[in-house]
Amino acid sequence: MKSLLPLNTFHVQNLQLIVNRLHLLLHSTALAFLFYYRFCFLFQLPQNRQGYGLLSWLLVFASETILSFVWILDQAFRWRPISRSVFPERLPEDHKLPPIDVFICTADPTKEPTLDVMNTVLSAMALDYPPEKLHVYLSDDGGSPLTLHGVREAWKFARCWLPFCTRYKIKNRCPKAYFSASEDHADDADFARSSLYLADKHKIKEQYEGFKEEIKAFRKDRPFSRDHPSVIEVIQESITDDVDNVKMPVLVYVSREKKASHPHHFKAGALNVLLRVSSVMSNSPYILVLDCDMFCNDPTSARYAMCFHLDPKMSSSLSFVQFPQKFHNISKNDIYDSQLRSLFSLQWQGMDGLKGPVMSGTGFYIKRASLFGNCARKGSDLLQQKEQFGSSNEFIRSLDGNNTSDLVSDQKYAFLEEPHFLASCSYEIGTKWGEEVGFLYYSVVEDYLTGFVLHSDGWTSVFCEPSKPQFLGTATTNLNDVLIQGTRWYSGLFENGINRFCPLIYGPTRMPLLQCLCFAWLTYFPLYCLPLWCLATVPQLSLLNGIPLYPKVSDPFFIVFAFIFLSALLKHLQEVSLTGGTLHNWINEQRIWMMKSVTCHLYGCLDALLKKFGIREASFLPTNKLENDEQTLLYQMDKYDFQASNIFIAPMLFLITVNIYCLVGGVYRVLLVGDCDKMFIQLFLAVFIVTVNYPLIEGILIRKDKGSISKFVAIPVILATLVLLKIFKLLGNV
Ligand SMILES: O=c1ccn([C@@H]2O[C@H](COP(=O)(O)OP(=O)(O)O[C@H]3O[C@H](CO)[C@@H](O)[C@H](O)[C@H]3O)[C@@H](O)[C@H]2O)c(=O)[nH]1
Ligand SMILES: [Mn+2]
Repeated sequence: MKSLLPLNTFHVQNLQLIVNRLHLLLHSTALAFLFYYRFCFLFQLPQNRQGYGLLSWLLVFASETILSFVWILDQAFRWRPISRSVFPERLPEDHKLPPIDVFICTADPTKEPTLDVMNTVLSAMALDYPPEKLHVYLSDDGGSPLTLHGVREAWKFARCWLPFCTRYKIKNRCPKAYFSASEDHADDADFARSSLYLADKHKIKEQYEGFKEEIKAFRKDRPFSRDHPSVIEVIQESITDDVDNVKMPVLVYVSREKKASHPHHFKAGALNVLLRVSSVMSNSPYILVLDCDMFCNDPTSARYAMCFHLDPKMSSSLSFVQFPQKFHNISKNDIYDSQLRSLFSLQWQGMDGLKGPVMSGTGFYIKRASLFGNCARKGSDLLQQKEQFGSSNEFIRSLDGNNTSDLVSDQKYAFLEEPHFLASCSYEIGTKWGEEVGFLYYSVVEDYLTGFVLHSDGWTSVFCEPSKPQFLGTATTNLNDVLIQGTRWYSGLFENGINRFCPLIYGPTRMPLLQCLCFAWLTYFPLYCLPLWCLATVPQLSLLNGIPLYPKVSDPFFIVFAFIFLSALLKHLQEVSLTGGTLHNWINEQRIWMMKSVTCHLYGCLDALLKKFGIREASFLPTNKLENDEQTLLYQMDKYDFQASNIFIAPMLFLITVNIYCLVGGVYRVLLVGDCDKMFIQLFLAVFIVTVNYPLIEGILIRKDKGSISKFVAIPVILATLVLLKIFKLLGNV
């Protein structure tokens, strides 16, 4: 009877659906009135428009148009949100489960501490899945001896760690997280009182300390380089005193060959090498991809994912099961919205109700065959296949999925040439790797693009969000890192809106319209930089010069503007509270949205444009995963860390100065002239911006700590802004 019960179910979030659609109706009606108002004005006789600055007016209207465009795209996520449940106890017996390969990527041991990377490796090896069906591959783009040493040591430690986890059914199988959890951790409650357990725990803790020391003591590392040969090692060691006779997953270290003269395509390139190397080793039909800092926080994810992949109703079109990215270092008020709350909860649930969420780089179980797209069709001739996949016969033979070699008993691949050939940097030349095969290279957000093209080819995905996070990563928690990472993401996303994969052109014939709008939102929301820059300057400068851009308070259309403003804010508040956020989170998200929009959204868009015209090269600066105590403390105390690069701080200072100056000047003028009615919205806008960005003012004037804004930056920027404003005022009077 077991097999007749469904492995998973879903339900539409009906209440949320109604709220969303009602809001959609009201808000879009209001927007229609706004456009009506603007058009009427535009088609008025020129003499009636006198006293209104046409250019400023057009800029504000353009901003409203862009904001509305992005808003409309965003509504697709809200059309049909769903939630899913899984029943892993209904899965077939262990020996019938399909094998899984785990891919973990690391690039630079100075930014990605080896011990943490190894913790991720260990947590993946300890997944609750038959160990003989689990193969863990670590890609080391740095080609670092330290990482190789770390993997060998991790394997040794795993020989005790894995049996310990299974014996006591430990739920938290990332050693670092397990040992740092408080003593009364519920995980081991059943055993907590047993003295045997406590003794074992003590012993394993000592072994972990030893393992840590081994990594710390290693001093042979060389500086990060872009030139190194391929190194592939199947980590094995014969230890005989093994009490539990525990089976171990295979662990493979892969450092692909790199040459400065060959593009290596960052993470996508690394994943493609793993795809090839693993295909001649274990060739598992499913692959779990993890970033080096995303440890498995709960060992059940593999079985959860199989509840979808093995569901006969969905499996034929299902490409991947995406788990949300969650982070272990988020503070209560999360001042930088480091958890990307809206994305990884609401928006992915929304896409799940359509054709499935976007691939999010890490924490997804993907069907290997889907990455070879239509190219892997059986029966196509060898020559053609070599043009697609490169010249390895063994790789091409692996495509039909039958040649899994048993790695453990058969060590041949540890010494043979094929994996090295597949990991060489010239292998892909003249093939379709990165263009049609594997993870795609056209963008630094390889995850978004690969997912988009999979969806375009008719594949689907599902979003699996159990209440206990299955994976936990390290979020960026200081302003500089947040903005650098944002610049890379938004550049990568926006470039997909202006290349041949533009969702609004490439998508509509290939996927349902709503799904297409979701992808379009993801590529175009960096455009927020335009309206936010504009609305933080133009209305304020016009206020200073007494030029109205909005309806008077007594005008009925005033209500339209007020409604749109309030409805947007309240809907956001409703969503924050729906996902368990507080009033604080709401304000913080508004603030960081403004800060990001005027900095990294702008730089991201510019970067994408420069890349498009060949002026800049693509780059991928891995984010820092080192904990800096001072910075962490500031984040935990909800204090912005303004010790960020000047290119981020200067625009923010510029805008806050403009707003304060124009507000003061505007109030003075309004008092003098008495036209508050006409200028109300502009006054309000300046007040709103200054209030929301109060921490900037605090950072300049009040704070004295490490994270405050340096006077050497603040004074020149503020002075330059004041000079510009003076010039502007003089010009305005001409
Ligand atoms: O040349 C490179 C650069 C990066 N990485 C690895 O890629 C992963 C992600 O890099 P990270 O610096 O952590 O970037 P994030 O911005 O935090 O990553 C997010 O955004 C990326 C796309 O920009 C996705 O690939 C990631 O999965 C997603 O978590 C890490 O494991 C890196 O080691 C490589 O293997 N090779
Ligand atoms: Mn990361």
